[in-house]
Amino acid sequence: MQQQLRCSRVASSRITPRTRTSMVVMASAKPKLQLMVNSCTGKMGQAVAEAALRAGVELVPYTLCGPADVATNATVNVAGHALTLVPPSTRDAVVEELKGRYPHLLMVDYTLPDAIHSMVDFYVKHRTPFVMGTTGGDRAKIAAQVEASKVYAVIAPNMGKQIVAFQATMDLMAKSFPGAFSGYKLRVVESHQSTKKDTSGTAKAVVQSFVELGVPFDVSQIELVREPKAQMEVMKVPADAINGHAYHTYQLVSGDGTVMFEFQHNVIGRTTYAEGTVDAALFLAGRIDANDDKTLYNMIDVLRAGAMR
Ligand SMILES: NC(=O)C1=CN([C@@H]2O[C@H](COP(=O)(O)OP(=O)(O)OC[C@H]3O[C@@H](n4cnc5c(N)ncnc54)[C@H](OP(=O)(O)O)[C@@H]3O)[C@@H](O)[C@H]2O)C=CC1
Ligand SMILES: O=C(O)C1=N[C@H](C(=O)O)C[C@H](O)C1
Repeated sequence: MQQQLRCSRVASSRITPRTRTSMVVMASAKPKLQLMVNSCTGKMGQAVAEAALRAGVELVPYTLCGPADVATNATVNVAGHALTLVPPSTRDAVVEELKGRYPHLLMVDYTLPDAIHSMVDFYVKHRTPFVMGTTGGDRAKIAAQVEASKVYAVIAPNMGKQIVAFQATMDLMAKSFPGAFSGYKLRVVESHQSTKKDTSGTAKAVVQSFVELGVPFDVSQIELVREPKAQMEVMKVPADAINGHAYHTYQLVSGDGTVMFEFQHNVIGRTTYAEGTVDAALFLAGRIDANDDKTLYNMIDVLRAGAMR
């Protein structure tokens, strides 16, 4: 929004045919979007709903939740907005009704690795476009299922703009110089809040590039740090970030031990992922408006489209 305002100010002070065109593009670029953020009782759901409100996106006042007992009309509060909790037992009927009330409905999913396949089945069954940041599951199977369904979706294990750029860079290096690191040994260490049960989906995705660069490595070799003591003492995570952080280190050492590369991305909190998720939702709504033939995207597509703030 700030970017749009700034853009139109510049355009009005120096209008050339070129800037006039960009003004038109910007003006018509606001996609139709009614965003339903699921799992708002969870950490990412809550952060994304807050980021959507900050961005001026219309937030649908419902959120899917887990199977625990939920009183009828129970709500969760997001920045003063009450969202009605929808448990699995009623979600089919509720979503069909919401599709009628919100013609530009798009959902965000940050549930849990255990639930990911049932959530994908749900979005495909109801044909609701979705942005999925949830990790885990059989990623290839999910991609094939969503692609075949032609339901619009952005699916990615990391939505932080600069981390997505790092992933894209590693992928580019692997495609440009396959085998460039053959003979090197890889060590991957990731630290997250102790409630995170699975191995980082980001680390798993980045490892794929290192494998293409010639380093044999299985994702089961990724080292997980979940103990607060080790997080503070070894990983140097600040004490107030123990309940919300994502520290990743990828270290490559040459066979003779004389050369070492280290890549690191350390995130405190969840704002970067939440902001990126809103970018992904706006991007996807734009693709739907354009009736794009391509329906399945990842965050590298969103970044390449220049759609991340
Ligand atoms: N792509 C990215 O950039 C990022 C991805 N993540 C990933 O997001 C996921 C969630 O992380 P986080 O928010 O920390 O987890 P939380 O444990 O805080 O939240 C999980 C949420 O999932 C809900 N849930 C569980 N089962 C179901 C179900 N069957 N149907 C609907 N909702 C369900 C829970 O609802 P209830 O309270 O009712 O049980 C809860 O709201 C993880 O996979 C994590 O790795 C995290 C950060 C960034
Ligand atoms: O659960 C988290 O917190 C995160 N999950 C994602 C992952 O598994 O890679 C992204 C980030 O690391 C935070």
